[in-house]
Amino acid sequence: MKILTAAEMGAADRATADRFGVPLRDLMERAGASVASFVCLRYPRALTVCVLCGTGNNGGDGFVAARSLLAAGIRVRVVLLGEESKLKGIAADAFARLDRSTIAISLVTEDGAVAGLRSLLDGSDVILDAVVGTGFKPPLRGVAVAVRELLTEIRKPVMAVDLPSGWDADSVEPTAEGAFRADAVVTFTAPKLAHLFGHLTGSNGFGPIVVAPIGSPDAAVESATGMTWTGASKRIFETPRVIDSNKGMYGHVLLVGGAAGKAGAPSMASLAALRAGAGLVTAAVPKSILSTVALITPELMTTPLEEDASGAVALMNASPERLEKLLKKISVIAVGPGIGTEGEASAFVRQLVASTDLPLVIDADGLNAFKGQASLLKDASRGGARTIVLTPHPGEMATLLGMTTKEVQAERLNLARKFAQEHGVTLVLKGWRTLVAHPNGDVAVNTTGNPSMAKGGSGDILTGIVAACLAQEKSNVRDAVNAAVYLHGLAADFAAHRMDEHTVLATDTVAHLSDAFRYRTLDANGAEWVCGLRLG
Ligand SMILES: NC(=O)C1=CN([C@@H]2O[C@H](COP(=O)(O)OP(=O)(O)OC[C@H]3O[C@@H](n4cnc5c(N)ncnc54)[C@H](O)[C@@H]3O)[C@@H](O)[C@H]2O)[C@@H](O)CC1
Ligand SMILES: [K+]
Repeated sequence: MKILTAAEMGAADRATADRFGVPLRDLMERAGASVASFVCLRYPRALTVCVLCGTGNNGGDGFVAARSLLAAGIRVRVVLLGEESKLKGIAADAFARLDRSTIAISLVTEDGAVAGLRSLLDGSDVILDAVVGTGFKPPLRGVAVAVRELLTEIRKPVMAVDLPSGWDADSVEPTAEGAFRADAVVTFTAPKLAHLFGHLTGSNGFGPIVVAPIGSPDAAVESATGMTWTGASKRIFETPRVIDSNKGMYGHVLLVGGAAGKAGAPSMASLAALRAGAGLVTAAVPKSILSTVALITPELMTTPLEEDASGAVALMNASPERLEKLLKKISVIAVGPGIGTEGEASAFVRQLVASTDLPLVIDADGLNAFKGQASLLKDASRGGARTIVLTPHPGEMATLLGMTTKEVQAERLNLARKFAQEHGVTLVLKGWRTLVAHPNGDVAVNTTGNPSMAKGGSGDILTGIVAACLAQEKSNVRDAVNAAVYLHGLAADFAAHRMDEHTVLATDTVAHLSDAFRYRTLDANGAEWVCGLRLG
């Protein structure tokens, strides 16, 4: 699924009309109808809906939604914010088609009249925000501002048509000054940048954002930015496994990590790799912690590594003879969890990365081993010909780049893209809206995950899931990594839903991976839930 800018969305609408012969009026009809369908799905007990409409085409969608809601047996009130004379084209036509004998219409053209809307809004079960959408550039002006303020005092669900009014569709910021509040959003054809980057819905940001198809063919939708959504990749894990499956078909993950006293990280990563579907998982860890790591689950195989004097993985483990033995029949290596930077650990990591052609996932102190030496990763990836996936959090990314974490955060999208392209790697930059930057410059934005994941072990779990997904989908690195990131956050969303977000452990996320694999993003109306947990 492509993510569009506002200009690309306008171009897609025009191409749909000009090249594919679907009139804009039909698109508006389907947009309004899909909003009404979503209201009925999400708020099945709603008896009265108030539709706040602007004078542009976003308002036009609101008029159509009002008509569709009425047809579904719902009492509808329409409020036009602005002069009727400003309505043009298909929006004016949609307004003219409202039957005033069945739909009460209020016109609000000055701030003084806004207070009078309070009782109308209070008396509605759902409020639709169709004031402005993708055609809008901040700031909001006029009565819309007063209505936005009034809505902060009204305790009724607000559903945004296309975009909460006041957001710039092209924003990649998590918050926006001066936008309408929203509990849910229905957008059309494709998400715009703000839908995936913004904290658009609800006080905790977990309300649904759904994308409804309204008849634009894929060929009319073009994105120059190469931005996509991780959730679309999850489909690769939705087809049942072949009936005569054997474990060899799903790969063998070698998890390399740990140090004396650091058994937890490699244990958790190994557990996650097993749970995420790898056929076999072996943990290669310093021998003094081997029996502890093995206890995480009996399905895990283990192999001992020699330790140096500090208890870290010794460099001698990367000798050609030892590596040949260690890597026999392995399909994916994940290196880093718990490995530390003491003693010979970092030298071992660098030697391992340089000495094999196997797909690699590098995390945590595995990444720190390349501090100031990121060019070694470029050599190892051979321009993207070999699969190397890095999973830094912003602090590890900062170390790799020799920058501060703040500098990384301020430019995360561009930095991730540039690093992946220049080094020929797949870069998973973690955080609010984790980014998966691919070697060709495409970037997938992740929309799952929640603050319960801000706890030790989360990163180790992700490493295991990424390795397992790669082991199962060796020839489809892009989808495998996108899907892994999406599934990890989704499992945490299920965990946080069933538990209190404070109490969720990283291993609870592993326990909810089944829910994540079984989850489907399409709802009964055919709308794609790009954000929000669709339950039931
Ligand atoms: N273009 C199309 O073919 C389709 C458009 N659709 C709808 O049309 C919307 C885009 O329509 P438009 O391009 O007409 O733009 P919008 O309706 O998003 O915005 C209205 C215009 O008026 C201005 N405006 C209005 N009130 C304002 C206020 N209070 N303060 C500041 N500016 C204000 C905005 O800047 C913008 O130029 C989409 O969000 C979507 O809802 C859908 O009907 C599907 C088809
Ligand atoms: K809107």
